[in-house]
Amino acid sequence: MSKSVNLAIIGSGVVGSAFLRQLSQLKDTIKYNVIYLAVNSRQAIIAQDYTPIDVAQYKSLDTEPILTLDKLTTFLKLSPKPVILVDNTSNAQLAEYYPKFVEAGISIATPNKKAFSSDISVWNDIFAKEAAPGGGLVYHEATVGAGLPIIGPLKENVKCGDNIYKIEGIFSGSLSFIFNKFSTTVASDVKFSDVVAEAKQLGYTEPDPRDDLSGMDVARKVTIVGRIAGLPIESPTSFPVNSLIPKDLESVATGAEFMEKLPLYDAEMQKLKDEAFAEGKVLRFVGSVDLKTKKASVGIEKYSFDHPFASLKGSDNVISITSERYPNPIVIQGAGAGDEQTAGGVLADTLKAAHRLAV
Ligand SMILES: NC(=O)C1=CN([C@@H]2O[C@H](COP(=O)(O)OP(=O)(O)OC[C@H]3O[C@@H](n4cnc5c(N)ncnc54)[C@H](OP(=O)(O)O)[C@@H]3O)[C@@H](O)[C@H]2O)C=CC1
Ligand SMILES: N[C@@H](CC=O)C(=O)O
Ligand code: NA
Repeated sequence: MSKSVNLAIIGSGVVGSAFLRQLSQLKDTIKYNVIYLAVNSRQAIIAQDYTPIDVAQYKSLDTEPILTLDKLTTFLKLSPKPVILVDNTSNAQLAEYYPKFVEAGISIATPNKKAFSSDISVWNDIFAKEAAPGGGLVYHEATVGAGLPIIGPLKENVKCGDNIYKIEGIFSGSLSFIFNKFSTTVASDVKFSDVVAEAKQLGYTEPDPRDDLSGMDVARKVTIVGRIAGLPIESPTSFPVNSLIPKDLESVATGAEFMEKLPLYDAEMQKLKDEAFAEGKVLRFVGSVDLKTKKASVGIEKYSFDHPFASLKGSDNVISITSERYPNPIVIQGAGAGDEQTAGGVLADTLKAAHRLAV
């Protein structure tokens, strides 16, 4: 009989639905049995007696109210097989609960940045619980650069004794897409609010696009890579972050209201773009962490037309890692957002955990 693991999957939005489709088509030597699937923040499909859910048919299966996190932990702890919890949400409460899951022996695979980029005490707690006897495994490749291989190789380099000096680049898929279309080497009157709406429609933004435009999503990624590289960054608000959100829109109640009002600020963004263009430059949104000066920053910068960032395409991220072993930096480039790419990264993490756990 083949080895197997049990999966608890939370969320079936942009990334979650692509993950479920990829999982249902997966061919592997291990069997992946889904025993809990929260289709949204209210409803879940819960396996009776741990009999696997037919993931390919999940849209037509009966749902019931989601379990509280305490009840979910108990349900997963009693599972007859090792459990991997796949969190495909951006929910903060769920993320804060990771240390308890991991302590209970439940492994995690997730693109949710919240747990890894909140207060450093949460980060320390998660990895202390992972290292303790009986702790679950923790994989979060898609929290930086979506499916691009950044977290895994960076962790391995650090473990194997390399000293990281600097990590910098374009960390946001949505802001890359937005600025690659909005600010180019050719004069244009493309509206900022239109490209933001397009990025949202393509599934590149966070559930609330203000998380991207505020610079907070990039700050979270910079926090994560900085911590892996050895700088104990306190939180994503502990260093300078240059927000793109107009002052008057900072306090609007919902993401939808924000999107409605954003066109009012198109003229302001057009002015910024025109000023850069007059200098022979484009606007790009970048993040960096310098391990030598122990400084991190996030914000909008101008780059001359012949700089590689000026010819970026689509939602590409470019992340450059300079270290003792790589004085000429390692450069990783490719789509930094997108349903299939991100889901592929989370599925690859699920497989890595499963191949260590399956019985
Ligand atoms: N989109 C992308 O390209 C990338 C996304 N990511 C990350 O992937 C994660 C998911 O993003 P995305 O799929 O775009 O987001 P979506 O908003 O499309 O999907 C989120 C899903 O999670 C559900 N959900 C939220 N809270 C809970 C909860 N407490 N319990 C159960 N379900 C819940 C939502 O349900 P409801 O509708 O009820 O709220 C929804 O189904 C985020 O953390 C994001 O940062 C990372 C890299 C790239
Ligand atoms: N909203 C994020 C999605 C991936 O993390 C981005 O734009 O990069
Ligand atoms: Na990644």
